[in-house]
Parts: sequence; structure tokens; C-alpha cells
Amino acid sequence: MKLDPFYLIVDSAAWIERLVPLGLKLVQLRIKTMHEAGLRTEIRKAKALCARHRCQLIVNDHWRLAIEEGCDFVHLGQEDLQTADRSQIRAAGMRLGLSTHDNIELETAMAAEPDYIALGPVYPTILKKMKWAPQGVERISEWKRRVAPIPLVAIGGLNPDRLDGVFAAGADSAAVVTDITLNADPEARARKWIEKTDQWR
Ligand SMILES: Cc1ncc(COP(=O)(O)OP(=O)(O)O)c(N)n1
Ligand SMILES: Cc1nc(C(=O)O)sc1CCOP(=O)(O)O
Ligand SMILES: [Mg+2]
Repeated sequence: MKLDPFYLIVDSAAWIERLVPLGLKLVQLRIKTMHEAGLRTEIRKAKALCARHRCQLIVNDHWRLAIEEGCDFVHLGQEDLQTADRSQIRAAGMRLGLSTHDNIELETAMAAEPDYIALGPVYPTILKKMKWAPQGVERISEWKRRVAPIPLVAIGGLNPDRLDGVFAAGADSAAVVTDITLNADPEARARKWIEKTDQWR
């Protein structure tokens, strides 16, 4: 499976409506706190928008709702994985991306036969508090050797200036939140990411 090299992560369908029409091909809907009805509405809107623009939607965490809404890709962390029913996810024909931050998590993730592995935080992130120190790009090369041919997603503190190093080290896709959503001009920044990642597309 080939992932687009530019993997945007946002917390609303409104962001998807704003940025996906620019030409994005891979987006994650990551909503951490919302009641179920609201989540369902957001997932439904995100799915329709992504279908219209031929963009792959990945739903973070909420795998049950993703199945019910007919989505085809979820992202889970290690804690999510402990409570998720993988057989239900697979029976629904859904693909699965998994987070990893250390060796034990990588072993656990590989045993779940995911469709991609994410490694983070590559650089310090301001989005959320993390218990792991930044991994550095060398760790990407180590992970690549261990996960190939499963695609590898790099995440955490990424920006266009850091992408040469991330892809040279072996990442297949670069996931990003704040470099775009906190930028003064998110559309211009997303265009910059699209142009920069074109060489790996
Ligand atoms: C592409 C990608 N990589 C890692 C994560 C983090 O997932 P998780 O560890 O479950 O943490 P939350 O995002 O749920 O807070 C991700 N969402 N996407
Ligand atoms: C959601 C998330 N997961 C991470 C991990 O390491 O698993 S790092 C991260 C935040 C990424 O945001 P930004 O691009 O703003 O640093
Ligand atoms: Mg999670």
C-alpha cells in the first residue's frame, strides 16, 4: 500500500473542508473530546468531503463509529489497541494504522499486522504532552529496517524544512498538525507541504 507523503491531521470536518480541496490526499480526523452524536456528524461530514476530493480519510481512535459510518481506515494508539476489537475492524474491511514510540510498542504493533506504523515524536511537539523524548531521524532508519515493507509514518514537530531528513531516513509519509493549523496562513502552508512532498509522491 502506498501512502501519500503528506499526511495532515486535523480536529474537525471544517478543517477538512478548508484544506482538502487544495489537493490533499491523506487526512486524519483526530477529535479527542466530543459526545457521540457530534463525533458521528463530524465523521460523516469528513467522509463525504474526502470522497468528493478523492482523499483518503483516516479516523483516529473511534473505530466503532468509523465502522458504523462506513469508513475504511482507522488509526489507533497502543492504549486504543488494548480495548479495540481487531477482528471486528478487519471483518469490516478496515485498514489499520498504529502508533509506536519504543521497542515494545513496535513489537506489539507488528503482531497486529497493521497497514502502516507511525513513529513519534520525531521532533518535540507542542500538540500534546508526551512521555517519550524526541526520537530523532536516526530512529526512523532503524524503524524502517524493522517494519518494511509496511509503510512508515513519521510524526511530531515536522515542518517543510525537516522533511528532507525525514524522507532520506526512510519515512514513507510525514504527519503534521500544528505547523499547518497554527500557521497564520494555513492554506499557504498546506500548499507549501504539497509542493515540498511532490518529490516523494
Ligand atoms: C499518524 C499518527 N501517529 C500517531 C498518532 C498518535 O496516536 P495515539 O498514540 O493513539 O494518540 P492520540 O492521537 O489518540 O492522542 C496519531 N494520531 N496519528
Ligand atoms: C498526535 C501525535 N502523536 C504523536 C506521537 O508521537 O505518537 S506526536 C503527535 C502530535 C503531532 O503534532 P505536531 O505535528 O503539531 O507536532
Ligand atoms: Mg489514540
